Amino acid sequence: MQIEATSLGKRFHRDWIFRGLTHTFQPDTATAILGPNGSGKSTLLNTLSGQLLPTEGTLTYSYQGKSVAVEEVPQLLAYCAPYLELVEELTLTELLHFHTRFKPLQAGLSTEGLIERMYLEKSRHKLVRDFSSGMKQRLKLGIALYAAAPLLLLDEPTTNLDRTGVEWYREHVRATASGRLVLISSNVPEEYDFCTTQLDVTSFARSVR
Ligand SMILES: Nc1ncnc2c1ncn2[C@@H]1O[C@H](COP(=O)(O)OP(=O)(O)OP(=O)(O)O)[C@@H](O)[C@H]1O
Repeated sequence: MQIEATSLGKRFHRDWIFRGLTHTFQPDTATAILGPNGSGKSTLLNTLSGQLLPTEGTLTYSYQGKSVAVEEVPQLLAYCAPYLELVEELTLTELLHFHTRFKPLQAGLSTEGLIERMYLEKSRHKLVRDFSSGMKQRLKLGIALYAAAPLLLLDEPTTNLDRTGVEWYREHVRATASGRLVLISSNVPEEYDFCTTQLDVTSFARSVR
């Protein structure tokens, strides 16, 4: 998957969050989107993925040499973010069966295999609402990292993870990044230190109205 942004700008009300961003996100690369709290990292991630409309500029998408319409991007992306919610009324097994009906896992990986990779075997039949916050985060990451999706978006991926969880993330993000376009919004180097490119959202900030 490739995303080409040209003179991209996003404004909320009178405030430009970023402006004049021209950058090509190449296939099979990982980019860290950096900046302090409130600088616009999540806004940029959501704009690049077509979930927010840019105020100005253009975005073009392509996958395997063919152009992709913005409406088709959701089928090609996997997303993990603190503001995305899980269906908490389901057990882990039920949730994975439900979720993978519209967002399949990578070829050869079963829902049971994913449960093992997430080390959540003992919680197979537990309601997701009874998971700890770290278990929920590991689940959100697992279904994004192991989705059959060429675009992987991770917003603050180690939120709520303890040291073991962070090491788990680091191992599995590296294992699943190859061949995809990976974008990580972060302030924590251990979340993105494997990324080949860094983009500081504040370098595209504009206070002009
Ligand atoms: N829907 C919205 N309407 C108005 N303003 C918004 C909206 N979404 C975000 N903002 C504003 O845009 C700015 C950037 O927010 P954003 O969440 O993108 O920052 P961030 O860098 O991801 O922050 P953090 O590191 O705290 O998660 C903030 O000032 C925020 O209040």
